[in-house]
Amino acid sequence: MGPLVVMGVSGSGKSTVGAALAQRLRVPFEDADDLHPSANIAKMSRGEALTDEDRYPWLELVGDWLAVHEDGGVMSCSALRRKYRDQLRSHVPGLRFLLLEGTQEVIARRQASRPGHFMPASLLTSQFATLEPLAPDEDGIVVDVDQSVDQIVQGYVEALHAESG
Ligand SMILES: Nc1ncnc2c1ncn2[C@@H]1O[C@H](COP(=O)(O)OP(=O)(O)OP(=O)(O)O)[C@@H](O)[C@H]1O
Ligand SMILES: O=C(O)[C@H](O)[C@@H](O)[C@H](O)[C@H](O)CO
Repeated sequence: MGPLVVMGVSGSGKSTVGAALAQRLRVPFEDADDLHPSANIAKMSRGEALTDEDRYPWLELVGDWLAVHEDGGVMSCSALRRKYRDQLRSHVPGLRFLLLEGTQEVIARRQASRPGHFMPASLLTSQFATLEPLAPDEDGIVVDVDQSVDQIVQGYVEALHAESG
């Protein structure tokens, strides 16, 4: 099984679900937040949304990690727009995605109870405006974030088995 990208807006649970899934699947985990150039972190911390130009070099680093882990690995990465996912697929054809989907209300509540993170709550609206859902021709599944992390992980593992089985 190739690598998996856990995607979604900020606060949707990518880091939490990604780490739990990697542990369950016994594969390496990486958080794309840790690959951002410091200028990107500084920009988001100021409450400014990243542009395509800001995201391009960062997505190249994400793609490099995925290519190195072509035999298995989980990456948490917002991958909000179709063209960002196309960029990642250029590193790993057929790359799989797990989209964490939730209402702005639920996600805002979670962000609010997560103090000390660089991402300000004010950027959530722009995150939702930028998000382009997975298209039918993209390899991926969508899960509702309004359930426990264990349920999300279990649901994904069951979907994998159903596919292969
Ligand atoms: N399924 C869940 N149920 C309840 N709380 C959750 C769930 N998933 C994540 N959380 C909590 O919601 C908050 C946001 O989760 P997390 O940091 O994993 O999101 P993220 O998408 O990685 O965010 P960012 O991209 O901004 O780093 C955290 O406090 C986390 O503990
Ligand atoms: O594409 C983006 O706008 C960024 O990746 C953001 O989503 C943050 O890095 C991340 O989610 C931290 O909150």
